[in-house]
This record gives sequence, C-alpha cells and structure tokens, in this order.
Amino acid sequence: MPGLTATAPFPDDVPTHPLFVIDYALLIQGDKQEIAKLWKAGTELGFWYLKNHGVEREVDGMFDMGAETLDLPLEELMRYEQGDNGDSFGYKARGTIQTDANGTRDNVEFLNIAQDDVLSWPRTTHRMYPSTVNARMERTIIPFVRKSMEVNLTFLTIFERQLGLPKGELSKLHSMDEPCGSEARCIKTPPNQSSTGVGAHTDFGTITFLHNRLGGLQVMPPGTQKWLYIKPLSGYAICNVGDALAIFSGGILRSNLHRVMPPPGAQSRFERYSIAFFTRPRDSVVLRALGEKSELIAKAIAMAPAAQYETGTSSADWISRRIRKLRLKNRQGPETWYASMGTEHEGIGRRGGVMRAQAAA
Ligand SMILES: O=C(O)CCC(=O)C(=O)O
Ligand SMILES: [Fe+2]
Repeated sequence: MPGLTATAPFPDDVPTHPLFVIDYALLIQGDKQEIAKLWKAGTELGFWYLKNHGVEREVDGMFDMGAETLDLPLEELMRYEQGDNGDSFGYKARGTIQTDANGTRDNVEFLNIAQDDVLSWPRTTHRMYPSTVNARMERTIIPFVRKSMEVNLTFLTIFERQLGLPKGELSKLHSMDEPCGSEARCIKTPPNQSSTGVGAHTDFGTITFLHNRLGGLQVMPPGTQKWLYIKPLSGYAICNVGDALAIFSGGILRSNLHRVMPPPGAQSRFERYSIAFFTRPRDSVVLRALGEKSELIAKAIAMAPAAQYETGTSSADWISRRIRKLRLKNRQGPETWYASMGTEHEGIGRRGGVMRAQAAA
C-alpha cells in the first residue's frame, strides 16, 4: 500500500507532541466528556487524533487513487496544473512553491480534488481531472468526500454549541448553495529528502481531516519556537482547526502552525503519501468573528486589538491570495512568503491564548 510500511516504524527516540485522542463514536452519541476533550483540543493546540471515524476503507482507497494518479507521466499531469493565479484545484507540480522566506523550492507534488466537482459528478463544477481520478470517482472519491464532510460537520456542530452560537450558525456558512473551496488532497514526497516538504503554515479553511502513515508532520506548540513531530497512529486520523474557524470564533479555537518535514529515521527512505480533506466556507463568506451571535466570541473580540478579526476578505479571496503568494513565479521577496502564511495567523494565536487563559482562570 502506498505510504504504508511495516518495516520502518516511527522511531522511538524522536521527540513528538502528544495529542488528545477523540473517539468519534462517543462524539456522535453526545458523550459530554468526549465533547469536553474535543473543546480542550480545539482551543489549546487546535490538533487532535480521531479514532472510530468509520472512513478507514475509503482512506485506503484514496491512498491508492493518489498513487495511481501521481505516478502518471508528468506530461499528462501538467495538463491539470493549478497554475499561478491562485487556483487550488488540480495538480500542483514539484518545485512550484516556496517553503520559507528565502524562497526555497518545495519537493512535493499534490493533487487537489474539489468537493463541488465530486458532488456534481459526472457534471463538472470547477474543472476536469486525470483519468485515474475519474475511474475512482464512484468507488472511492465520492464515498470518501461524503463521509469526510459528515465528520467535519459533526465537529462544526459541536463547536457551534460550545461557542454559544445559535444552532446552524457555523454550518450554514458551509451550505452547498454556492461553490466553496473545500477539497480532497493527496500529497507525495520523494524518498531520501533533507529539506522541508510543506513549509510552515496554518490551514486556510475551517477543519482539516488528515491521514498519515509515515511521520513528517510537525507542529510548533504555542509559546515555543520548537518543531515537534506528530506520530501517525494506525487507523487514527489527525484533525485540526484552520484559519476560517479561528477567525469565526474570535481566536477561541486555534489554528496552529505546522509543516511537513522528511519522515524521521529509517522512514525517510520511503516515499511519503498523505491524504487530507479540507472543509472551507462558501466562497462569498466574509472571514470575520461572529461576535454579534455569541457572547463568548464578543468577549474575545473585545479583548483583541480593534477590528482584528475583520479581515474584509471572502473565503475565496483568502485562499486565492495565499496560494498565489506561495507560487514561486509570483515571488518578489520575503514579503511574498509572509503574505502566503496569512500575516494574521500569529496574532490570532496570541489573542486566542489570552482568551483561553481567561476562560481557564
Ligand atoms: O502531509 C501532511 O501530513 C500535512 C499536509 C498539510 O499540512 C497540508 O496539506 O495542509
Ligand atoms: Fe496543513
């Protein structure tokens, strides 16, 4: 299976960052303790493991689909390249984006499949995909996307309640009556690399549902300047909060910095694949804190510098700007890299920290 190796386990002597393990089966039963744990995970680091999510078989299919597709001849894949205009969907070739402020070239390639194209299949909403994607649409991709949407919607519904928002307030920002940037992704990193795969970033959207077999993902824990690996656990997904949700919540939920480095130890000899599903708001939704809908969020905003969460930017523009600034073709210096990171993310993290400290006191 692509990206899976029993012969090179994650090494014991590499420092890792622990995550809360959330049991999806308990979440959907409304288990209070599990919901409290999810809240702690979402507000402290913004990352957690998820077990019993029921998407295991579809995820295996996605790893196969990703390998089938990213093994196609480059010439074929290039017909689907995302380009330099800030579009996300399609193929992203190796060496097209920067991984740091020096403009270091990336070494990963990936494939992004729009949720909208999957749901409208066989009708095209945004774009066309390679034949290997089409061939697995019904068997693998549609079930994967539908189930992943359901998982992320479960988180949204819980966070909505915990944030004191009216029922449906967050989920309606993701309703399907207009296009959105949500997408499924497969990333492939070649073996024996020494440089960064995916540079430090926060995710653009609401919630990410990620599946790793080899190590490589790292987080920078709040208040530190240190990177720590997240150890992949068999059958467990890794979930995290993105910028949109951090902003909607006035920084109460945390969108944490992370990156992808070469897998540690003996794992580095293997090709690395990962599968992600990104839930993102509808295109026209403006990213701003929902203070008028929740007292808790209003308090968070009151403590933040004025208009801190008024980005004045739609979800579509937010995503497009960040992708555009990542592409090396658009680089004009270190500022381009900082703009790709979302200049706002640092502030969001800090303000969230203040809120959390107050809530705990
Ligand atoms: O490959 C991974 O483990 C994480 C990838 C990631 O952070 C991303 O695509 O946003
Ligand atoms: Fe990410």
